[in-house]
Amino acid sequence: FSQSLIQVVFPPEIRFAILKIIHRICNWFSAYCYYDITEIDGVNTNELYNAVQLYLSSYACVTGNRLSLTRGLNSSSITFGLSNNDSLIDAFNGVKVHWEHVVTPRNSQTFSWRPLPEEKRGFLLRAKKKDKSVVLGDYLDFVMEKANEIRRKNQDRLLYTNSRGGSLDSRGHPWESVPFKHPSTFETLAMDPVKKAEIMADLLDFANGESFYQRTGRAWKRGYLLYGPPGTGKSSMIAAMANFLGYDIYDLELTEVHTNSELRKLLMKTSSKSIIVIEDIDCSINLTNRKNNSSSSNSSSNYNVSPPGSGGGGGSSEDGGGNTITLSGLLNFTDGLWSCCGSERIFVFTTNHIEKLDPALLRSGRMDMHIHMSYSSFAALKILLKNFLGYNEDDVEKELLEQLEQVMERAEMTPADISEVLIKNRRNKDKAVWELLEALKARAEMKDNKGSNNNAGKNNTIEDEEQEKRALLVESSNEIGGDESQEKCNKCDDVNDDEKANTKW
Ligand SMILES: Nc1ncnc2c1ncn2[C@@H]1O[C@H](COP(=O)(O)OP(=O)(O)OP(=O)(O)O)[C@@H](O)[C@H]1O
Ligand SMILES: [Mg+2]
Repeated sequence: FSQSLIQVVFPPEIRFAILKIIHRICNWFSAYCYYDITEIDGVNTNELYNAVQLYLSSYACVTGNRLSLTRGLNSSSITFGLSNNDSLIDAFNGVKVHWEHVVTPRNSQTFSWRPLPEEKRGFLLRAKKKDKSVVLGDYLDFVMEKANEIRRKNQDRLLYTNSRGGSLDSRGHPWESVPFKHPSTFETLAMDPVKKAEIMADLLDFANGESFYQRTGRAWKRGYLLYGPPGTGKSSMIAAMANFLGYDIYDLELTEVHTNSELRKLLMKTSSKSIIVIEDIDCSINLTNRKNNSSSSNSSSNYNVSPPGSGGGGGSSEDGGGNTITLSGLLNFTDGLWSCCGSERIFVFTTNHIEKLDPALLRSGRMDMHIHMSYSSFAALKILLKNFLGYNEDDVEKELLEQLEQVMERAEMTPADISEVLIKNRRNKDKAVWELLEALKARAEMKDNKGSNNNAGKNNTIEDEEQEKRALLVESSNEIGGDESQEKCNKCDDVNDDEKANTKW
C-alpha cells in the first residue's frame, strides 16, 4: 500500500530514494532477518539451493498439502518438495526458522550465456535477528549434511569395476558402474550372531567415527580381510556391508591393472563412502614371482602381481615396464599416503587361502579386522532355515533339531552347500530338512573316513605341513579385532620373515 501511494504521490526521481529509506527503517525495526537462496547464483547452479530442497523434502512429506514430487536418475525413490510459494516452519536447537519457496517469472530480457529456466526459483529463509549466528553457522551446515545423507539414501548403490583395463571413458573416468542391487543383508547372512553383531558394531563405529579419526590423526579408512573356504559367504558379506552402510562398491580387478601409478589413479577416482574390494587376493599375487630370493626378509615389495599361471616375470622398477605392479604398490594403495586421498573408505580383501598371503598383508594395522568365514555352524543353519523355509526354531521337531546340531560341526558343510539342498526342496519343507540331515550325515561320514585314512597313511608332504602350521598360526592370531590378536599376528610375521630366508616360499 505504501509503495503504491509513493508511486502515485512522488515523482520518479525521488521515488526510489524514498523507497530505499523506508526499506531501511523497516529493516531496522524488524525482529527478523531474511536470506535469499536462489537456484542459480550468477552462472552456476547453487549447491545450497539443491541441498535446502532435499532437506525440506524430509519435512514437506509430513506437513505439506501440496507437494512437488521428483524422481532422479539412478534413484528408486521419490523425493518430495515444497510447491511454488509454499512455506513451512523448521526448528533447530530451539531456533525457529521459516522457509518459503519463492517462484517468480524470469525477466525475458536477462542476458545469459546459457539457457535459463523461465522461472526464477529460490528459498527465502526468515529467522530472528538474535539467532543469526546459529542459522548461518550450525543450521546451514546441518542442512547440507542432512541433504547429503538423503541424497545418498535416495540414490541406488553403484557397483564399479575397472574391467575395461586402463582405458578411460568419455569423462576420463577409469571405472565403469552399474546399479548395485544385491539383496544380501546382515539379516540374511548365516553366521555366528555374536560375530555378526561385532562386525556390525565395528562398521557403525567406523561410519560415525569422523571426529575420532580426526582427533587421533588417523586416516578415515578401515580394512577387512575375509578368509575362508569357497561358499562361506565372503562376497555376500561385502554386499551386506554395502547395504548396511549405504556405500558404493569398487570391485578392483588387479589383473587389469598394469602399473603402480595406474593403481594410484584408480584409487584417486574412487569416491568417499565406498568399499574397495579385491576378491581372491591370493590369486592375484603370484608368490612364485618373487624376484629376489636371497635378500628377503624385508623385501615384501619384491612380489609381482600377475595372473597366476602367467609365468610372472616382468619389469623391475616400481612403475616399470611390463605388466607388473608390486606388492608394495598394493600396500601403499591401502595403507600409504595415497590411501587417505578422499575419506571414509573401507578396503576389503577376500581369500580362500590365507596361508598363501604375504605376511606383509597380514601385519597389524594393515587389515584392521580379520574375519574368518567358516563352515556353517548350528546358529548359522538356523538362519538359513528361516531364510529359505521360513522356519523358526519351534517349527522343527526338537529331536530333528538335536540331530542336526550333533552332526553339524563334524560335517563341515558351507552355507552355500546347505542353501542348495534347501532351495531344491523348498516346496516341501519337511523333506528339505530331512534331506539336509542326510546330506550332513553323509558329509560327516566322508570326513571321518578321510581323517582315518590320513592318519593311517601319514603321507603329508613337508610343504603341506608347513602350510597347515602357518594357517593355524594365522588363524589363531586373527580372531576378530582386538589388540592382542594384532600382537600375535606381528609375532607370526616375525616367525615367517625368519623362515623366509630358509624355506622355498
Ligand atoms: N554365510 C552365508 N549366509 C547366507 N548365504 C550364504 C552364506 N554363504 C554362502 N551363501 C550362499 O552361497 C552363495 C555363494 O556365497 P558367496 O559367493 O558369498 O561365497 P564366497 O565365500 O564369496 O565364495 P568364493 O570364495 O567362491 O568367492 C551365495 O549365493 C549365498 O546365497
Ligand atoms: Mg566370493
